[in-house]
Amino acid sequence: MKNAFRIFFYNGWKRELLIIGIVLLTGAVEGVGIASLWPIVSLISGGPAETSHSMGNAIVVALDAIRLPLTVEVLLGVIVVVSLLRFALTTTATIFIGRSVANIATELRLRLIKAAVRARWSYFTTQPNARFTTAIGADGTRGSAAYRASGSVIAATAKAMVYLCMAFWVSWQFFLAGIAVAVLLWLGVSRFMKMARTAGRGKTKQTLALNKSITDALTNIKALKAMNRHGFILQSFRRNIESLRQALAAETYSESMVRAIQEPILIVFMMGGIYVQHTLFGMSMQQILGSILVLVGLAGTIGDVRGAMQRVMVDSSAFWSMIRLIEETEAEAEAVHGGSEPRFDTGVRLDGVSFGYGDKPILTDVDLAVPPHAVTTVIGASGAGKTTIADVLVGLNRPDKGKVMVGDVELDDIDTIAWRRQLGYIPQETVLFNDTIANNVTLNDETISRESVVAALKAADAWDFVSALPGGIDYVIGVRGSLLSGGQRQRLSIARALCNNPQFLILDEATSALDRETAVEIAKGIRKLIGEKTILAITHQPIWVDAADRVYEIRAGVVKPAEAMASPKPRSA
Ligand SMILES: Nc1ncnc2c1ncn2[C@@H]1O[C@H](COP(=O)(O)OP(=O)(O)OP(=O)(O)O)[C@@H](O)[C@H]1O
Repeated sequence: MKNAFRIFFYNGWKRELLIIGIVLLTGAVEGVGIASLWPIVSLISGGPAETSHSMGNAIVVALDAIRLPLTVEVLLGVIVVVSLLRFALTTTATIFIGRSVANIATELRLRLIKAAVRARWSYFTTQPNARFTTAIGADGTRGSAAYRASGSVIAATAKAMVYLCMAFWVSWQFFLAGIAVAVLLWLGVSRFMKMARTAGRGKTKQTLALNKSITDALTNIKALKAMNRHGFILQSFRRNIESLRQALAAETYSESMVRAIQEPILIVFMMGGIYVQHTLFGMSMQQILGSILVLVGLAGTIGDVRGAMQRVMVDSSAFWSMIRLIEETEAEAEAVHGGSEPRFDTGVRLDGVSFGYGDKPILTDVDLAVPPHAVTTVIGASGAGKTTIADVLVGLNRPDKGKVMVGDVELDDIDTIAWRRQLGYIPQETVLFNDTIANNVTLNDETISRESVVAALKAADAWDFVSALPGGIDYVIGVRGSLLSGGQRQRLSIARALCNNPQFLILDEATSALDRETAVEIAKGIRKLIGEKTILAITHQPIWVDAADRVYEIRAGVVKPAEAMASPKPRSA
């Protein structure tokens, strides 16, 4: 119950309280309908409208006060009006609940997407993508189902309270009988409730595990197929799917049992109630009928509470899993510093920068200057820390010690958004979308014209192959660009970095997948841009040493001008 409250009021309380108010009113209106039955039964059996029953008499008094005649027709009319009113109230509550359910699903998804966009980059290096896709997809849908079920739990509980009040109005013995029905129904299904909760948790865990495996497998499908290793993956899928099957079976079983168990309990109580009222208390059939109606209504609403509670048990783990991920991702928000505009007049520098991943030092006291309008190249062995230098310059990693200077201003004092808008960054791994060439180059930035796309493709030496494709820049390049060659993908990545006319261009092994001639052409093309741009190339390739105005080498975390290192200059290819 506490869980249902926490979920229902998670996003606010105003609309939620209104819904509960409407449900309480619906219960009261239902009570008027039930109370009207007493005088009707009395009139039909030839007696007066006034009954020995206080609930029935309340209707008689109310009708008298508004000067309506106490006839069967009027009383039947009251019941019709009451059910219309009940219909109107139920519809209103349903509309409110529907809107709240849609709102919560949308708000949580948007909150997660916003948090993910704002999170610092290093957070994603430890997070499987499937955590986000599962949260946005399955958990979002199940979370909103949990919210809806929580609303039903609270609404049905409120209605059960109204019925208990009615039971008390009938008699205190009857009230106690009502409580006994509630307790029995509660206890009768508690085992299945626990089963529902375990099944729900299993479903949440296994859905995520399955999504993780399938995402990883599909990302690596080429290598898996080429070496015939997909058999192992199938095995692990089978285990996940079997666990998911067991969770789903337990969920369905518990759901059916929660429903089924109500009926025998209710029948036993109704029959027992009729017997006790008739034989021990000598109540008339009219009184017995009225009491039974209240009891049936009470048992029905308690059944509704348990049914909805069962759904909360099944789906709440998905709701809380999504909330946990949102809060965790929000806590990882990237610190956005400063408001100064970046200026490149005196280039970009690392001043005494040290950086490590955890306890592992990567850069030690690094001084490195990237002068304006020149090509600076950083070379070094694999794993030496070249990409780490680029990540520190971009601000994806913050130095543990020392400063990143953009012109004369520290990077921490510069508007991060403005800084990154000035960057053209070609990462080592080309990441392309299953979309058109144009959208891959512009990254869906509609302010970039088609002419600029073509110009960027030409500068990246990609226009020849793009113009030969069906549809040209509107050609869809397949999943992760799989319809293109590795070198073609790399050239699109270069065009992407060039198309928004960046001031500072960072190339991280940008031409590693290209043949020497093409790479040389691109290096020459990029050198032509130095009149307007500052360029940093990180590479194993000697062509970038040849194209550079300044070369640094990194070794064991220490960065020095290449000629100062006691190693031979890399041989030109
Ligand atoms: N996110 C990370 N968390 C922990 N360690 C990392 C992370 N990224 C890189 N490393 C480690 O930091 C070291 C430097 O990595 P970096 O990518 O900067 O090397 P690199 O010189 O660019 O190598 P390569 O030429 O092979 O691309 C490596 O030992 C790598 O294992």
